Amino acid sequence: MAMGSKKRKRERATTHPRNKYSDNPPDFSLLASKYSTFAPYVFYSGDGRPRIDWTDFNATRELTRVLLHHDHGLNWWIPDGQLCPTVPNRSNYIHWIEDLLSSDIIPKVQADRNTAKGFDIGTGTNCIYPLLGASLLGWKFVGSDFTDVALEWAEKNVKSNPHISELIEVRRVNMENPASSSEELNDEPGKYGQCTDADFNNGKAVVIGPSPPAHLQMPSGIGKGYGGPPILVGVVKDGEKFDFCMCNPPFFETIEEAGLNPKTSCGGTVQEMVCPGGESAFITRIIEDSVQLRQSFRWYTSMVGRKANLKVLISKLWEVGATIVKTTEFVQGQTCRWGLAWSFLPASKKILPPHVAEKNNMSFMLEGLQRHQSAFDVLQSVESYFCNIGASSKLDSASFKVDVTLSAEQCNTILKTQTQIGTDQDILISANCPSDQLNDMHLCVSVFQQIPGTLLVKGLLLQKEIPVPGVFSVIFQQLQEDLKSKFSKGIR
Ligand SMILES: C[S@@+](CC[C@H](N)C(=O)[O-])C[C@H]1O[C@@H](n2cnc3c(N)ncnc32)[C@H](O)[C@@H]1O
Repeated sequence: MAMGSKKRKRERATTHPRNKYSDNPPDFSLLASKYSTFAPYVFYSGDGRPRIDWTDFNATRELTRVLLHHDHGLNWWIPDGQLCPTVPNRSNYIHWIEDLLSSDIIPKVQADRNTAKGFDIGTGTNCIYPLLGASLLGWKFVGSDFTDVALEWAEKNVKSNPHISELIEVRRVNMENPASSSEELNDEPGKYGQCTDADFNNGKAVVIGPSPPAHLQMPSGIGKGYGGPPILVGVVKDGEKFDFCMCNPPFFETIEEAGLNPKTSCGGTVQEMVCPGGESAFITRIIEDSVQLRQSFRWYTSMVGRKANLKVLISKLWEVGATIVKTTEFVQGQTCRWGLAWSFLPASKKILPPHVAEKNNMSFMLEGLQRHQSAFDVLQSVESYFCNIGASSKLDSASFKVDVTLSAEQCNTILKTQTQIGTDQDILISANCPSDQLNDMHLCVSVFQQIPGTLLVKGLLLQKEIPVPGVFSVIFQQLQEDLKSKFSKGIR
């Protein structure tokens, strides 16, 4: 088995149920026995489990190659250093889109087509989403990119798979047509700032020219600075219709911010990982383009790397008149990403706003950690926070979580000491509850690395029956206050 059983259990809980790997994670021994090129990368640790060195790019690339071949019948390769996708993780996004397409929240696929058609923004050298979508579900795709290396290799990857090559078009984004952010800007391409080819290819795109007028600028400081190649407007052809677009955007503003995860090596060049303004600028531009293209796509979707950006982008979507906004969460190891989807089609179902439903999971970002403070220190603080109020609290270092059991009396103590409620979480109760209405409560708190210095802390109520509405929210918010006072001094 490739992973520890606890870690596997947690990933399984967050892996899409139709994902091939949700019940059968990759079996390195089996793959090594079938693929002699993979065998040299597999070694056996003290507990007898087969492993690979995740910090070795050649090992992760060979794993992706053999998984795509063994499980999906695909031939695939990428040059050294290019972003190497993990197949189980990328499959989750495909299955989430499959759910969106089959849901009846908005009208189903247009009657004139029986094959779904998607647009993969930034398909990369790996062309992973079109390859998976076409081979798993028979979807048609346009995969766009602007770098020569991405276009050349995406094309090679498509041609190496003749059984699906008819389904996939690799489309060059024309760099001479700089992106514009609104109809007004679109009237005069480049009027309010453009980026030169050379600048962008160095990963240092600079916006030149005057800034757009205030009414065209994004609120909350997001979206500023994207001066890169066009994304949808100018790339989608007149009259083209798609069921969805998807995007794994360049998440970072600088290569330093991208950092290098010392535990894995998945490659990734500046052009793949970085864009001016980071992911918020990139996705904001997709939102702006969607306002222009509106019903040319049934669903617009993108991956989002930071929860703080997700919140701002959701507000933006309501502001621009999206009829539906949906989110999901993708977890892989210690990495947590979100899926954001929206549409301008009239909703065929009434959707309750999320705060109407009782929450059984909550999360917050813990920012501003010092170099010497690790995720493990935060977990120890969580454990001692609950121990100090007499709860049973157990740190599980293998899966980076703390399991907590609080008695009814302890829940009540927390409620009594509650001083302040109602930040950005939905708090449903504000008063102290009589003890006889409370039950024991079981919850688990996990932490995930976001970027250096920032962690995501998640709480999950482990029982189906929620003892008293809102108690969990209050308890989790108190934990948030406690951790922020210890680790995020000066950041509120
Ligand atoms: C993070 S990589 C994602 C690659 C691949 N889709 C994956 O999931 O591994 C982002 C890709 O977007 C491309 N890109 C950046 N700006 C773009 C734009 N305006 N239009 C199309 N592709 C773009 C980059 O060249 C890069 O290949």
